Amino acid sequence: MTKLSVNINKLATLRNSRGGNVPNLLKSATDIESFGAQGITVHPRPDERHIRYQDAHDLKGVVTTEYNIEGNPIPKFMDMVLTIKPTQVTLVPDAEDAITSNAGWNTIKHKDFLIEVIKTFKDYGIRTSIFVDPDVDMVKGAAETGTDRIELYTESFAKEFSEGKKTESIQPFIDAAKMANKLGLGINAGHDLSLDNIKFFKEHIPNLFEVSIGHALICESLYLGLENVINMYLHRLK
Ligand SMILES: CC(=O)[C@@H](O)[C@H](O)COP(=O)(O)O
Ligand SMILES: NCC(=O)COP(=O)(O)O
Repeated sequence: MTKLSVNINKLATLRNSRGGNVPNLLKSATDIESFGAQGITVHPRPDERHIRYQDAHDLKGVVTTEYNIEGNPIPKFMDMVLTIKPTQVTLVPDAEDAITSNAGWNTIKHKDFLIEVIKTFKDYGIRTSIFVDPDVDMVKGAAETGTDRIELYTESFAKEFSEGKKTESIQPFIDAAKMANKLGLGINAGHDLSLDNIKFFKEHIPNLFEVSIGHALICESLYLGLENVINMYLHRLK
């Protein structure tokens, strides 16, 4: 079975747009867990445009499933994660001004830095994962850092899949996953996974431990919930 960790960044975006506390992130996380999700993911960014550092702290008190915090291990981020001690930290090499994550680590170039960061988190008992492109050499490099897992960056898969290039879309991920399995790395995946592509991805990736899904899942939830909510308003307006 592959675990579903729901990324709630988008709920924070919606909350921040009005300045209040609707939707309430803590309640949403609890509800998402009660609906069956096996994890909650957040990806606080330095400008705190969606998840704030304080949210990440507060969520620790309510998340009862797997708590995964993603981000670039700059000192402020590392201090936060070491204080919170989530189940898992996922290291993502974001530029400060990136709209969203747009690349995996170069695990060869940044090997020494990653070894040090991974050791620090593991000494605190936090499981580690490194965000990587579906590239066999990057997977090999990740294994040399001592990380527990990798997270395969699935944007290229999602894009090609949506263009109908199914075989091309999945092949690099199969190769990367086979290498990860051979080297004893756990495999997570995320970015632009959706109801359209998740089944195909899951069926082709051996030993997929966990997927984290946010953007599409929240958009799909809005859309699939619209009919229900409109009818509830109409009912109250009779
Ligand atoms: C690592 C990854 O792919 C996700 O965490 C994604 O970057 C979500 O971040 P945003 O919600 O800021 O787009
Ligand atoms: N790690 C990926 C993630 O948390 C969610 O990415 P997305 O579904 O918002 O693209």
